Amino acid sequence: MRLGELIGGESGPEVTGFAIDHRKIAPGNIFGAFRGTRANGEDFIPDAVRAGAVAVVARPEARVTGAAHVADPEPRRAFARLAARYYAPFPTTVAAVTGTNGKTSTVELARQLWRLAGHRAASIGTLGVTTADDQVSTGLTTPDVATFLMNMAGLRREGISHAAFEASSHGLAQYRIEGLPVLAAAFTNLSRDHLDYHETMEAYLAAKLRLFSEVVDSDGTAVIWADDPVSSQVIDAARARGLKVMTVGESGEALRLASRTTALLGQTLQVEADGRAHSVNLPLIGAYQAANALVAAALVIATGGDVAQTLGDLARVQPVRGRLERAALTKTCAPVYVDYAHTPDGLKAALEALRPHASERLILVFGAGGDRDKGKRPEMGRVAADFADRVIVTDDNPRTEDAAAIRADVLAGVPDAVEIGGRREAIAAAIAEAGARDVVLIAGKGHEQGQIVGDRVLPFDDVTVARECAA
Ligand SMILES: CC(=O)N[C@H]1[C@@H](OP(=O)(O)OP(=O)(O)OC[C@H]2O[C@@H](n3ccc(=O)[nH]c3=O)[C@H](O)[C@@H]2O)O[C@H](CO)[C@@H](O)[C@@H]1O[C@H](C)C(=O)N[C@@H](C)C(=O)N[C@H](CCC(=O)O)C(=O)O
Ligand SMILES: Nc1ncnc2c1ncn2[C@@H]1O[C@H](COP(=O)(O)OP(=O)(O)OP(=O)(O)O)[C@@H](O)[C@H]1O
Ligand SMILES: N[C@H](CCC[C@H](N)C(=O)O)C(=O)O
Ligand SMILES: [Mg+2]
Repeated sequence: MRLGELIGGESGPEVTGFAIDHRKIAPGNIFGAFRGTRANGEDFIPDAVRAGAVAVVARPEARVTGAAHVADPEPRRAFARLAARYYAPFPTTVAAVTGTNGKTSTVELARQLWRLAGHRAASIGTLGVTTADDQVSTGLTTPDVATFLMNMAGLRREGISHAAFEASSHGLAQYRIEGLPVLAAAFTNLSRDHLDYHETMEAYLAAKLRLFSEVVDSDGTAVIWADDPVSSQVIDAARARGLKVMTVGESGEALRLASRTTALLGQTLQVEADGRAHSVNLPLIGAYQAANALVAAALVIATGGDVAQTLGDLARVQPVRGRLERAALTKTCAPVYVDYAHTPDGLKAALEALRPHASERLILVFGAGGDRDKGKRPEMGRVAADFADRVIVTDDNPRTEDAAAIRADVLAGVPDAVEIGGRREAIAAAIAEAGARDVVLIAGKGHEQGQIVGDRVLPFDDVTVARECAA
C-alpha cells in the first residue's frame, strides 16, 4: 500500500508497517510520536526519520522534517485508525471485555464457547494470543496498537473468524486497542486498581467507559454485569450511544442468575434467559467464575450464539490458567490453589470462592507488585485479615522498589501476618503447615512465569513451586 492511499495526496513511497518506538522503525514505516509518562515520542522524530520513517503521526505543534506529517490533536487515535486501514482485514466477529477483574477469564471463556459452537476462535489479552492450537505471550495485556492490529490481522489470515480481546484501562486510555470493528463489548466490574496511573476512580471509570462510548461499533451490543455499584453508569453510557444492552447477573435481565449451588469441583447455576429457566453445570468454582462465565456466554449470544446451546456448552469449558487453578495436594491432602488476585476486590473474590471448600483454615500466601498503585497494598492486607485465617505476606514482582518496603505496606493492613520475603519459602511454609481440612491459596501471580526483581525476570511459577513443595 502506498502512503498516498493511506493519508491522501500523491501515491508516495510504499508503506511497510507501523511503529511507536523509534528503535523499531524500519525503512517505509509510519512512526507514531506520542507524549507518554516517561518520554516524549516527539523527541525521537528526527531519529525515526533517519531510520527510514516515511510519515510521522504527531500533534500539529510537533516538528517533522524529511517525512510527511500527519497532524492530529489526538495522534494516538489517528495512528490507530491509519494502522487499522493498513493491517485490515480482521476476524469478522470481534468482542472486547473491560473491567478491573475478570477480563482475561471472560475473553478466554468466550473463545472456548465459540469453539464449542464450531467457530475458529481466538482470545487476546494477559495470557497472550490464544487459539485452539497455540498460545503466544506478548508481555503486556495490550502491547501497542500496531502489534495488536497485526496480531488480529494474523489471526484472520489463519482462518480465525471470532476473536475476543481484553481492553485494559491503560490500553483504552492510550488508544492501544482501536480501529477495528467491534460487535460487542462487555463490562465485568470496577474496583480499586491502577490509581498510580489514573489517579482517581472517576478517571479510571472514564477510561473504561470509552469502550462503550467510542470503541464498540455504534450498532453493537453492550454486555454489562449488572451487580456492580457502577453498572448503572455503564448502562447509561451504552444507552446514550444507542447500543443494544444485555444485562447479566442477579439483577440482570438478559441472563438472570437466579441461584448458585456449590459443589466440590464446580457449581450449578439456575439462569433465566428468554423467559425460560436453564440449569447450568459449570465445572469452575467460585461466584466470580460464575460471573465471568455468564458474561462470556452473553457475548457469544450477542454475536449470534444460540441461548440454550451456549449455556449448555458452559458445562464443557476448561479452567482458565492461573485462575483458582488447583495446583497440588499437600501430604495431608489439603488442596493448594493458585489465583491471579492482585487487587483488594480480586483477593476477596478468590477467598470467598474458596471459603466453602475449607472445613477448617484458609491459609493465604500473597504480596503486592512494585511500581504499581501503592494504596491498594494495605487494602489487600485488610481483605486478607478479614477473609483468611492465616496469612503469609511475601514478594510479588518488586520491580524497582524495595521488596521489604512493599511487604511493610501490605502488613500495615494485616499486622498479625507472618512475613516471609522469599516466595518459594513462603509457599513451602504454607504447605508444610496445612492440615487435612485446610485450603491453601497462593495469590497474585496466577499464570506468571517470572518474579520481576529490578530489571531482571527470575523464572518462577507458583503452580510448579507448589507442586515441588507438596511433593
Ligand atoms: C504506563 C503505561 O501504560 N505505559 C506504557 C506506555 O508508555 P507511554 O506511552 O507512557 O510511553 P513512554 O515510555 O513515556 O514513551 C512515550 C513514547 O515514546 C516512545 N519512545 C520512547 C523511548 C525511546 O527511546 N523511543 C521512543 O520512540 C515510546 O514508544 C512511546 O510511544 O506505552 C508503552 C509502549 O506501548 C508501554 O511499553 C508502556 O507500558 C509499561 C511498560 C507498563 O508497564 N504498562 C502496564 C502498566 C500496562 O499497560 N498494563 C496494562 C494491563 C494492566 C492490567 O490489566 O491490570 C496492559 O494493557 O498491559
Ligand atoms: N468477576 C470477578 N469479580 C471479582 N474478582 C474477579 C472476577 N474475575 C476475576 N477476579 C479476580 O481477579 C483475578 C484476575 O482475573 P483475570 O485475569 O480474569 O482478570 P483481568 O481483568 O484480566 O486482570 P488484569 O487486569 O491483570 O489483566 C482472578 O484471579 C480473581 O482473583
Ligand atoms: N497485569 C497487572 C497485574 C500484575 C499482578 C501482580 N503479579 C503484580 O505484579 O502486581 C499489572 O501489571 O498491574
Ligand atoms: Mg488480564
